[in-house]
Amino acid sequence: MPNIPIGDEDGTTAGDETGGDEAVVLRGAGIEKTYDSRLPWRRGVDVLDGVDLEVRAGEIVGIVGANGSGKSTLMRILVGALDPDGGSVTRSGRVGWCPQESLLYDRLTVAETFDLFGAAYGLSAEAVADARDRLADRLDFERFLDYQVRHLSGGNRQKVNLAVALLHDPDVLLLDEPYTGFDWETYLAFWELTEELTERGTAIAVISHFVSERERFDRIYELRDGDLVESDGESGGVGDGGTAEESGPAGESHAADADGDAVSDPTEVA
Ligand SMILES: Nc1ncnc2c1ncn2[C@@H]1O[C@H](COP(=O)(O)OP(=O)(O)OP(=O)(O)O)[C@@H](O)[C@H]1O
Repeated sequence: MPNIPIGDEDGTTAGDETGGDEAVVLRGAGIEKTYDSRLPWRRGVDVLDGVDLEVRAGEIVGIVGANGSGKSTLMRILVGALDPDGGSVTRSGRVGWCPQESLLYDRLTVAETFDLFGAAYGLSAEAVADARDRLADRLDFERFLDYQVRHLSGGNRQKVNLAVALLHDPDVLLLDEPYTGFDWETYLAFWELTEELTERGTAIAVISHFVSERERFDRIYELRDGDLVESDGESGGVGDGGTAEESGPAGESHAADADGDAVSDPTEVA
């Protein structure tokens, strides 16, 4: 499931406290992670080497770093989908997670997908319908509510992936390149939505590759050589150092479908 419905705590920190600072709703302390090698004669992959991070209510932070630096690994640990080797994670409130790879069920329709996630969150049918329609309007996928997920284009699938992370009005939102494949209008709508959410007190962490997004973040954490450092925005280390991804949500390597959606698979139809 791409979302965690309630607050949780991993590691050694007790309860859902955040260490005395009321505004901190997500805290990672000393997080370590090494992936074991599948081959006995090769070393494991050291990814995170004692990472500390805090996200406060009402702020949006960027998590940046080169490909393979460990951003998704960190986010999966923060949300509780992956166990760290060391350190602790503390969360308070409801958590929403939009992973890089969507975990939607191909044979469900989009509307059924919302019913499923809504039931998992304990929402009433009315609340699900209300939030679904609002999100479908904001992210422009209302005409696909009766489509099976497997028939959606990459961009539309990602809209649904993001929308189910928002369905239960989370207090903490963790987004791993959430706009991959979005058309430009939806990309802008996404940022408008995040502004509204932070104004209402939602804490948001976004993994980003785009240099142009730097100004959208209250703070930027940069992952390098297993360490996470708060970037002053001047180091030039944001993103991958000059890929097509710098320019926008779909980059230049994706084709666009008739609706302007950036599609990653030309055989997909919606
Ligand atoms: N399940 C796994 N088993 C072994 N190694 C893994 C596994 N998952 C990730 N890795 C390795 O861990 C490192 C960090 O991967 P991760 O996906 O967290 O990086 P990332 O910064 O999110 O990359 P990208 O920007 O390309 O999405 C990479 O070297 C990757 O190959």
